[in-house]
Amino acid sequence: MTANDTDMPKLGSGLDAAPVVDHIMTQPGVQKAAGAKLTLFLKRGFLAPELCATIIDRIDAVRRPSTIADSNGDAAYRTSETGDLAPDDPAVIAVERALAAFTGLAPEFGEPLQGQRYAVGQEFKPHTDYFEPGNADYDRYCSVAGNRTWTVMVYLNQPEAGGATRFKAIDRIVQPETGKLLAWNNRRPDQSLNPATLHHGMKVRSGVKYVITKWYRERPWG
Ligand SMILES: O=C(O)CCC(=O)C(=O)O
Ligand SMILES: [Fe+2]
Repeated sequence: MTANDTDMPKLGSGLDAAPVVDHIMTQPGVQKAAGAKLTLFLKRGFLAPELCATIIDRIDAVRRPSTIADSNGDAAYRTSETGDLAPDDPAVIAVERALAAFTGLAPEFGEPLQGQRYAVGQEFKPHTDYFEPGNADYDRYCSVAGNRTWTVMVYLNQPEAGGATRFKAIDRIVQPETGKLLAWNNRRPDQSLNPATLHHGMKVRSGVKYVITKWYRERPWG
């Protein structure tokens, strides 16, 4: 069994967001954040704690300092560690299947699943997940698969303090909680890039924070 099984809903890249929004709204226990500027969904308890713990072990096995694509020269911008997760790992396949079933997005449009680990004092300063057209590296990151469409993130644990994700445009601060999912459209309904998706992975104040992130593209990845 793989994440590409034919029993999955296939709503493509999510650039056409309306069917994805409709599909996510049918998921039990999903919440839509208030505010028209940004389409953001939350679901508590999306992943079971046991699966979260397994993925944390996998991240710890491969983690390295995070990099940043549109670098602005501020070395403190993203201070976490990143781990690329092996696509053939059964635990990773289980997560991929759950994400595909939840969003309806076609797995081939997704980048490989990534894990992040933040120790005390580490953060990912306010940023958007899409690439800025016109930046020096835009072609390098976007010429094949296009820009990002949707972001799906899951908190794998709950640090003792700090580590919330802040969406300033809608005045919303999401607290990390084991297994809680966040999914948002990086585009407006007309498909233009949405600056209101600006978000800040705030500093961990006590404990450690782990998340996984899945980014989707306009065209198939790889
Ligand atoms: O860790 C967070 O709260 C945010 C992570 C994030 O924004 C990202 O990895 O793009
Ligand atoms: Fe982000």
